[in-house]
Amino acid sequence: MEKIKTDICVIGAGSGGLSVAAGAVQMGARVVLIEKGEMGGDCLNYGCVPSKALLHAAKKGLAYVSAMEHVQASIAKIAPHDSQERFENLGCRVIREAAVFTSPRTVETDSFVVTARRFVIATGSRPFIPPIDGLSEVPFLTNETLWEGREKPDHLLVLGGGPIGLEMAQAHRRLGCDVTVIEGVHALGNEDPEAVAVVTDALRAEGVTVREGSKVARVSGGAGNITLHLEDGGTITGSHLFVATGRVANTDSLGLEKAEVDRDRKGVKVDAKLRSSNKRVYAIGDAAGGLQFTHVAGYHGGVVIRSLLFGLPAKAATHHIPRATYTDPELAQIGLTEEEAREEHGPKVEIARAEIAGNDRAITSNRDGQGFVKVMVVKGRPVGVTIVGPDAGELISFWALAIAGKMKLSQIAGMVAPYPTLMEVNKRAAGAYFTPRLFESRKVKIAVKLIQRLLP
Ligand SMILES: Cc1cc2nc3c(=O)[nH]c(=O)nc-3n(C[C@H](O)[C@H](O)[C@H](O)COP(=O)(O)OP(=O)(O)OC[C@H]3O[C@@H](n4cnc5c(N)ncnc54)[C@H](O)[C@@H]3O)c2cc1C
Ligand SMILES: NC(=O)c1ccc[n+]([C@@H]2O[C@H](COP(=O)([O-])OP(=O)(O)OC[C@H]3O[C@@H](n4cnc5c(N)ncnc54)[C@H](O)[C@@H]3O)[C@@H](O)[C@H]2O)c1
Repeated sequence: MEKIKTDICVIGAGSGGLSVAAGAVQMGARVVLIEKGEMGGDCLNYGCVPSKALLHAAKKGLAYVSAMEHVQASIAKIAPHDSQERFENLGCRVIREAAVFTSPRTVETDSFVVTARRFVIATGSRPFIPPIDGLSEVPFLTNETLWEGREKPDHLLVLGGGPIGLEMAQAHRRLGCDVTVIEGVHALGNEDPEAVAVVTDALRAEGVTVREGSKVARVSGGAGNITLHLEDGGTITGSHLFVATGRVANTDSLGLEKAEVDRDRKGVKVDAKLRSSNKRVYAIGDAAGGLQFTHVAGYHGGVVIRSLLFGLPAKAATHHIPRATYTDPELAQIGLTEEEAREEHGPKVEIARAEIAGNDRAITSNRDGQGFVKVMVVKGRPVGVTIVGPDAGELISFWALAIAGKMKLSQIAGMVAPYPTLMEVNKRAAGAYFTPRLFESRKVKIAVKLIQRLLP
C-alpha cells in the first residue's frame, strides 16, 4: 500500500467534492480526491444532466432511442469538465477506488493509505428502495439504470411523486409511453399546494395518470408485466417500474465509527460550519443530510473551502437557496412557502402576486397558460417566493439575488426590465405589493389632488 500525506482529502468526485477539490488545489493546497465510481457523481451521470436532457428531447418530440442518445451525448459533452484528467492537470492526486476511514486521521483504499489534515465527505446519496413485499423479486428501474434503456416502455409505473418521479413521468409520456404515477401521500409534498396543482393538472391533461394517497402493499409479476397491489385492494399493471421514492445518504460503508464521525438517519451529523463530530472532518452535499441539490453541494464546497484553507469562520445558510422542478410548467421556490411564512410570521405576512397569463411575452410565445409568481413579504422585504410557469427555474434566480442581498420590494419594483420578457412578471409581482398602497389609498388621492392645485 502506498502512503500519501496531504492537506485535504476529498471523498467523492460529485458536485460537492469536485467544487472543493478544484477550489482548494488552485489556491495552493495539496489535495487527494478519491472516487469509487464515475467522475462527476450523480448529477452528471445519473441525475440532473440525463433527466434534463431527456425532458428536453421529449419536449422536442424525439423518438425514444434518439432521446436516450441525446442523454448520452449531453453527458459526454459535460464529462471532460469533471474528468480525472482535468483534475490531475489542476494538480489533484486522483484515486479511483472506494475509501474507508481507518482512524480519525486516516482513510484507506485498496492501494493507498491517505493521511490528511482535513477530510471532506462528499459521498452523495443513492435511491431509497421502500421495503414493499415482492419489490425485490421484480425487475425495477431507478435513476441509476433508467438511462440504459433502448426499448420504449409501453406503460411505465412511477413509484413516488417527488421531483424525480414527476419529471420522468412527463418525459416518458411525451416520448409516447403510458405513464401512471403512484404517490403515497401528495405529489411534490414540500411545495406550495396551489403551485403543485398547476403542475399536476398539466401532467394529467397530457395523459399522465397521477394517483395520490395510494399505498402499495405488494408487488408481483416479472419482466414486462409488473402489478402493484394497492392497500385499498386495487391493482395497477404496467410493463416497467421506476422507483423514485427518495434518497439515502452514502454514509453507511465509510467506516465512520473509526473516524469518530457521528451520523443519523439523514446522513453525517454536521454543525452550521458543516463540521462533523470529528473537527477535522467535514461533510457536504447529499451526504450532509440536508437539502439535496447540485447547487447546494457546490455552495457547501465554497463554505468549507473558506474554513479549510483560511481557517475563517463560515456557516452554511438555507434561506437564500432556490430549488426548481423541471416539469413543464416548471415549479420553483426560494425561502418560505405561503404556509411556512404564515406559520412563522403570522399576520405580518403579506402576499403579492402576478399571473403568467398577464405577461405579454408569455402570450406572444403561446406560453400564457396557468401559472403565477407569489411573493411572501414581511416588513417590505421578500421572505419567500413561489413561481409556477414557463422558465420558473430561470425566473427564481432573480429572487435568489434579492433575498441573499436583503433587498426591499421597493428596489425590485423600481427595476426596469426589457419589454417584452417573462422577467417582467417578477417586477409586476413586486409592484402588486404597492398597488393597494398607491392606487387604493384615500390619503394618496387627497395628496395628489392638493399638489395638483398648487403646481403652476
Ligand atoms: C434523477 C435526479 C435528478 C436530479 N436533478 C437535479 C436537478 O435538476 N437540480 C439539482 O440541483 N439537483 C438535482 N438532483 C440532485 C443532485 O444530483 C444531487 O444533489 C448532487 O448530485 C449531490 O452532489 P454530491 O456531491 O453531494 O454527491 P454526488 O454527486 O452523488 O457524488 C458523490 C460521489 O461520491 C462517490 N462515493 C460514494 N462513496 C464513496 C466512497 N466510499 N469512496 C469513494 N467515492 C465514493 C460516488 O461514487 C459519487 O460519485 C437530481 C438527482 C437525481 C437522482
Ligand atoms: N429538479 C431538481 O432540482 C431535482 C430533480 C430531481 C431530484 N432532485 C433532488 O433529489 C431528491 C430526491 O428526489 P425524489 O423525487 O426521489 O424524492 P422525494 O423525497 O422528493 O420524493 C419522493 C416521493 O415518493 C413518495 N413515496 C415514498 N415512498 C413511497 C411509497 N412506498 N409509495 C408511494 N410513494 C412513496 C414520497 O411521499 C415523496 O412524495 C429531491 O428531494 C431533490 O432534492 C432535485
